[in-house]
Amino acid sequence: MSYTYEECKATADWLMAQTDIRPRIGIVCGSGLGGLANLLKDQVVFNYRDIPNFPQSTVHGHAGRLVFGTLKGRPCVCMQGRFHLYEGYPIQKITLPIRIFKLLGVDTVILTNAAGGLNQDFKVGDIMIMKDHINMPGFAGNNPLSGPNDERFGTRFPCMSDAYDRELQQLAMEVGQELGYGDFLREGVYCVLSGPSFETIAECRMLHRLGADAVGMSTVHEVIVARHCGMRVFALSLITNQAVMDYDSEEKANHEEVLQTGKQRSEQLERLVSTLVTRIEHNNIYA
Ligand SMILES: O=P(O)(O)O[C@H]1O[C@H](CO)[C@@H](O)[C@H]1O
Ligand SMILES: Nc1nc2[nH]cnc2c(=O)[nH]1
Repeated sequence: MSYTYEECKATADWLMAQTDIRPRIGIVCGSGLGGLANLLKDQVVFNYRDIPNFPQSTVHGHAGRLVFGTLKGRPCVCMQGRFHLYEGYPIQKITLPIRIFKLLGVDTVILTNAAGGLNQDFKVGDIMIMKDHINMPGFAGNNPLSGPNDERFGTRFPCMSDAYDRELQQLAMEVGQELGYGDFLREGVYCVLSGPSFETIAECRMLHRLGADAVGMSTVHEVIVARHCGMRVFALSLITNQAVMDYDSEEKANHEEVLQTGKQRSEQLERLVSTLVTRIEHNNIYA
């Protein structure tokens, strides 16, 4: 099921009728990383269940609230909870909020996620700046842009070689160094799978050989839709667990560990994002 431009606009107009905040930055919080939304001042909060056309959050660690407010003076909108393919939603429904962001006036999207580390140099607690992605469900025909294309959102065949804004990656690296995060700040390639089962050992080995540094079940669909409609994208993965690559290992991936690592690193991740938001303003990267 696909949403028409008019349906997306109706949801955006409904939201804009209830708040004067006109966000230029849209933030999506990953598993256990919803604390970012609490940094917003002068909040106007909507439960997803009250927003026309919105799906509901079903995953522990995703609160299901859309929070408008200001972050260091910048008007922002923040998804405290995202949607995943494994929740059973059509891929176009998962990414609906990104188009709503666009129609609200957002031009820069910042996404966070929890991910398993495939790169053997990565440690649990590392923050990885996403420089690229591998869209595994897309290889099997599951792309959020499948179906009729509405040119009011974007072109039929959008380019993805520039999906992740290089200036923002550079800026985030600088901000991270200044904050003293150099020891746990990385960059790399994120691979999305549909989940909800975690990977087998053979799958982790394969993904690593294919060039992925981290694996998760989100973000990429949102990035594709954001780029399709011309928004700038910056994304971070928190490495919440090491992917199991060795048959002698006793490690077992589990969602509790994912949420636990999120708690341990949330303060630094929040500071990195909020400082980045301030620098976007200072550097006047905005059009
Ligand atoms: O990508 P986010 O939403 O951070 O969540 C990640 O954490 C969950 C698994 O623990 C999966 O949903 C995976 O995608
Ligand atoms: N697919 C996947 N998603 C995750 N989210 C957090 N950790 C993981 C992981 O190891 N694999």
